[in-house]
Amino acid sequence: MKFPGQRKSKHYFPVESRDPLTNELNPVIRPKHTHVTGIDQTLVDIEAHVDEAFIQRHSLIKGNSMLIDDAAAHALYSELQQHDLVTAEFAGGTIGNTLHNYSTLADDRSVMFGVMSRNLQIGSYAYRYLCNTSSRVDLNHLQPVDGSIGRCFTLISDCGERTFAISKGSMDKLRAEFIDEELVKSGSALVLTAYLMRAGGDPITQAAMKAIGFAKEANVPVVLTLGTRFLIEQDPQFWRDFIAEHVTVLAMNEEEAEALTGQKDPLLACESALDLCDLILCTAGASGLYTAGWTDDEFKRETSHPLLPGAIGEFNEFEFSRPMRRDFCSDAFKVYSHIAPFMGGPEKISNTNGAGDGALAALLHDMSANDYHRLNLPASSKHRYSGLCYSSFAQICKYANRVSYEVLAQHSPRLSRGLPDREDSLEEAYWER
Ligand SMILES: Nc1ncnc2c1ncn2[C@@H]1O[C@H](COP(=O)(O)OP(=O)(O)O)[C@@H](O)[C@H]1O
Ligand SMILES: Nc1nc2c(ncn2[C@@H]2O[C@H](COP(=O)(O)O)[C@@H](O)[C@H]2O)c(=O)[nH]1
Repeated sequence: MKFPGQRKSKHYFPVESRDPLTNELNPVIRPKHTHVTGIDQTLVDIEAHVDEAFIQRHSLIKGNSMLIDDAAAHALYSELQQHDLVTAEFAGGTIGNTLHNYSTLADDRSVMFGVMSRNLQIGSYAYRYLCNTSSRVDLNHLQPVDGSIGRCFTLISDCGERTFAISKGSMDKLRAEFIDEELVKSGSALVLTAYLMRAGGDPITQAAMKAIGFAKEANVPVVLTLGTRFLIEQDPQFWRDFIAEHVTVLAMNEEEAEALTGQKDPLLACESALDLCDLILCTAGASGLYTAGWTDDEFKRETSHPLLPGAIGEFNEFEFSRPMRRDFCSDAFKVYSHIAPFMGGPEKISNTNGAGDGALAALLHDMSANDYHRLNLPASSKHRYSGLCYSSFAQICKYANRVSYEVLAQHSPRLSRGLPDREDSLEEAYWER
């Protein structure tokens, strides 16, 4: 397990080669490991740059992720091929991306539940999916299916906005018996997407509910990412009830936050959604991102950053606190933090595909790092109280923001490598602030 983000001091984690002077006092030689689990619709992203007329011609809605039938997929793909518009094809799926990025950042194990074509042809989409997934993502529990995996036509407009058209294939055929109870229960988190709930009677929805049941039995945090505002605004009350009943950590962008709560201001949306769950990551495009959650009055820590104005005045006052589950606090109160994009964002953003998934991978890393530390150093003062994360709200903002920048700079939703160990720009100071 790598350390989540960067700090200026050493010896954060229990590692094999430690200070010889203290080794006798702390004879932990082999660290115990943690993992996270996730469920996804196995998808490849087929990326193409198109104009508005293309989006309209194929009855799509800009910015949305829509399911299309075989005839529509055929017409769309034929037009892309005819005009040679496909620019890239890579493994996708919002949870697949998140698990891949988690494993790349943490240099540690994640387990993905989903489907995979039983008979693989070299060069096929299924083959590409496997080739483009980190070897740290454990794919041994995938369910074999006779059909193909899904295709996600990722259509990039001139403004960089992405529109998804999904041709399902067999991506929703995952059955509940392929969810490994022991793996879910021993994980540091179970991560899911709202897209799993729109399978129209296919079994992946039931598989997800089964996994949620296992996670809740073992007190494993359930992490939900909302996917697209169009899905949430169809029935916001369903989603509010779903989150209140099942979800520990909620990830969303500011549009999804508005669809869920009716609040346009991300801070007010977070304040409202905190009544449903324990911790929130809310990305806000060019405005950066927010974390919001609960902490116990006894363990709160004041920020040394300037206090920020906003819809909630001086909202970042206690951003140096660590997030806790609301039920574990005896005197719980809400904490918020915000950060502007790292270095103002990359010079040129050709598309924002996967920036939110990248931020969520960083948060998951911080959560599993906390478990890892607790497993290996249970007597550490860090575990005097039960935190949901290793770091403070403010540090998580920094790390998530830094990872989003890397995804944007790479033009691909999946990181090809972890963050640099040393920042070679002026912004090394970023981690010190
Ligand atoms: N135009 C932009 N300029 C600078 N940073 C950006 C821009 N768009 C996104 N980001 C960064 O990427 C993060 C996630 O982006 P966002 O578009 O909100 O996610 P999503 O893909 O879930 O909609 C933001 O919090 C920010 O750090
Ligand atoms: N599992 C699903 N993933 C989907 C679906 N529609 C799109 N996507 C994936 O989202 C990422 C990008 O996410 P972003 O919101 O952070 O930009 C992309 O790689 C797509 O594959 C879906 O219906 N199900």
